[in-house]
Amino acid sequence: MDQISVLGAGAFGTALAISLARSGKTVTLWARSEDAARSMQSARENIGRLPGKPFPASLSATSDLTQACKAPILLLAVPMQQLADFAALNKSLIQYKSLVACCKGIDLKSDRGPLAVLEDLMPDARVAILSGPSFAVDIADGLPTALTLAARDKDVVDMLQSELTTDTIRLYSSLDPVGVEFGGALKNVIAIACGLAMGAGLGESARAALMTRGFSEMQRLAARVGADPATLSGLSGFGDLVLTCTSDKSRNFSHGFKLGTGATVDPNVTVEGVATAKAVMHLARTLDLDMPITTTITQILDGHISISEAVELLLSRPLKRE
Ligand SMILES: NC(=O)C1=CN([C@@H]2O[C@H](COP(=O)(O)OP(=O)(O)OC[C@H]3O[C@@H](n4cnc5c(N)ncnc54)[C@H](O)[C@@H]3O)[C@@H](O)[C@H]2O)C=CC1
Ligand SMILES: O=C(CO)COP(=O)(O)O
Repeated sequence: MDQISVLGAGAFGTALAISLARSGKTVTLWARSEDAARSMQSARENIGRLPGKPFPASLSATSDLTQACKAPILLLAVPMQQLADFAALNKSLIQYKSLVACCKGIDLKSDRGPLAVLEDLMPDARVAILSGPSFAVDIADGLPTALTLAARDKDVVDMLQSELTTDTIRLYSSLDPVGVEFGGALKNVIAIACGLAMGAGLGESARAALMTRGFSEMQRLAARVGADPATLSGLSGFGDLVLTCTSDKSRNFSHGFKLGTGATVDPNVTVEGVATAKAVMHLARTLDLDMPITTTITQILDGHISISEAVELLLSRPLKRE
């Protein structure tokens, strides 16, 4: 199977398409905008989302979804809150394909992760999730990257692992898609928290505390929704938490950082952790789980409390065992 299509021509979809094409696959990158597809085809780069990263010859861009969906493997790289509508709208084109969700987050309408959203809509589809520490620019630059690919079905994950591994992306397989999707989603909330702390000048010790106690929240919630807690210690969990909480290349970290300094944020930037924090709050309430960092971040993002009030709240919690 040498043909793969990537649906969604943002930074991540474009980077994956470049890496796969560079490794010998014939790749179609689908953009919903005709102008964007035409511009990518003629400029041989995605000037809007990933400038300066040239397309290999075997990568073509199109806005024709029917044509893109002829490939047997489809990577879905639209943002999390768009995934359910996108999949429902285009179900007839995608339902009999191997689908790989590439987004990170929890759907606000259903409190479900990307793989579960696809499974709900298409119970018979072969679905997988790709997640882990990787910035689109690093992938496009051909820097070495390790990611986790997860599905419930061993045959599906084995086939996709071999089809999607590239010269620079090393894929580990997992049969715990719930752990992988929750690891990738929850780390973004903690990255916003770390950005806020660093922007507000709370210091690196505070960031380390937020990462560690945030990781504990991630593990608790993931376990309650059926994940193997060990999965959270892997690339799509601990690995991505480290990357996203410590790099200003991360949009989630930068979003928090800007809020921490009092700067304004650009509403057009994809910051998955904002909606995911709200979805996590619904889940935590439903499951009666204590998630103090996520709760506090949601209150700050909603403008209900200031950062100094948040610090006071977190430090005055009853003392407990680690
Ligand atoms: N940028 C990165 O370094 C990484 C991103 N991701 C994940 O990939 C997902 C996508 O992120 P990016 O590509 O970075 O975002 P982006 O903001 O660069 O691009 C999003 C793209 O999705 C398109 N889009 C939005 N709604 C759509 C719809 N209904 N139908 C079709 N296309 C639609 C937009 O036109 C845009 O091209 C996110 O969940 C993110 O967490 C994962 C790993 C790395
Ligand atoms: O998921 C990512 C890195 O693994 C990208 O992080 P941001 O969405 O915060 O930029």
